[in-house]
Amino acid sequence: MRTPYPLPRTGISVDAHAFATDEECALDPAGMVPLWLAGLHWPGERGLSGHSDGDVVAHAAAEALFSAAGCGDLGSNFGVDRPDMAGAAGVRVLSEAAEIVILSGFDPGNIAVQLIGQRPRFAPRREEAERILSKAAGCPVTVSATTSDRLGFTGRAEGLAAVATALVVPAP
Ligand SMILES: Nc1ccn([C@@H]2O[C@H](COP(=O)(O)O)[C@@H](O)[C@H]2O)c(=O)n1
Ligand SMILES: C[C@@]1(CO)OP(=O)(O)OP(=O)(O)OC[C@H]1O
Repeated sequence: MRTPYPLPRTGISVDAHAFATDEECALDPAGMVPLWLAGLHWPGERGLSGHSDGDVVAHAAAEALFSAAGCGDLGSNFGVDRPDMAGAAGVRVLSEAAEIVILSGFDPGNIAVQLIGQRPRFAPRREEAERILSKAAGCPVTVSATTSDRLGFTGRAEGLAAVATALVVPAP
């Protein structure tokens, strides 16, 4: 369905990944699965399970772009059946998502993401994360964080979640 005149379009996404188990960490050459979150490596923090690097912030940002442009979702664009996506970096997922959205006739306007989790403490690295994600997406990406007050799976530190919204505009 088309609007009679071009409108910006909003999108939404939620992503969640469990922290890697002790068994998964034991298999890693470093003895611990590294945490990649919001495009950044977090030394000393336990990583996330997933087919890719499990970067919930980058994934939610990418899928919000797909949602806004009507390009399906993360799974329909980057399925776990794709061997080349095994261990894929979140910034790669986000930059490829932005390319797909542009090819479909939309320009990314902005993306807002909120990380939900007890740790890592995100705020001290917010600007660094926003810089790298904005570069990957080709539009401003802002990231906030909340703990969920120790409630739920994020509160029990079983994993991390992120929710994102995005705005895209029809290319002129
Ligand atoms: N992983 C996190 C979670 C939160 N923050 C910062 O703390 C502030 C207060 O957290 P609440 O759970 O009480 O909302 C929040 O606004 C963030 O600035 C963080 O840095 N990392
Ligand atoms: C990114 C993909 C593909 O490698 O793998 P996961 O790391 O499992 O991440 P998820 O957020 O579940 O999205 C599905 C897949 O598209």
